[in-house]
Amino acid sequence: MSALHLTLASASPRRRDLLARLGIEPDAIAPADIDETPQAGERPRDYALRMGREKALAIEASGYVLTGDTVVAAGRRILPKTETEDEARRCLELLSGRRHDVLTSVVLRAPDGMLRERLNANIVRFKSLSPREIDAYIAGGEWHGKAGGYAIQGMAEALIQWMRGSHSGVMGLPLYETRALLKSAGLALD
Ligand SMILES: Cc1cn([C@H]2C[C@H](O)[C@@H](COP(=O)(O)OP(=O)(O)OP(=O)(O)O)O2)c(=O)[nH]c1=O
Repeated sequence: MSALHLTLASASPRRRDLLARLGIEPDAIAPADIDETPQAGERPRDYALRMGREKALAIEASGYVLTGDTVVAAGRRILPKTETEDEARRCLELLSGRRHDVLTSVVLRAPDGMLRERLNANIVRFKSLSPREIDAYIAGGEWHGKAGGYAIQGMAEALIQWMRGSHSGVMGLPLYETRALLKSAGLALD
């Protein structure tokens, strides 16, 4: 892969670690700085794909560029990457005892500029969360900057009754779809 030169357009250490599970070490890591405001009425899956595309196009790099975007949605409502305790609490109260969607796009920009994309769709169901459970989770701080106010790779998984999809997808880089995308571009992954 290194002869092909791959840039991971992401600030997320999780995406780097998940990519390593495919045996891929990017040649460069370049976080994409884009406006992440959803458009009025934008569907969550369209938003996840648009964000992935915009990240892929935002950075200057020769070679291949790989990136993705993770969106947590309750119905058509896109939840924020929570920056305050109040915001995280509101998200957890909303997610408590019901299922929600976690949509992760993966986008590959080829050296000729062509974009390939995949969408990984997951359904996650939290148990009914008691006020004490929400307080404890908020106190742990893992919600900070996370879409929907939680991170499955931490304590939150103990509050998740079930999920359908892939753990790597909810974390930010679905291994199945990423491998398929890289293979469809003719990149060898053995
Ligand atoms: C639902 C969920 C979200 N998240 C987080 C990761 C991100 O902070 C956020 C999704 O935002 P993203 O924009 O997809 O990723 P990012 O901001 O970490 O990095 P970059 O844009 O540079 O690639 O949600 C988890 O870590 N685990 C989870 O289980």
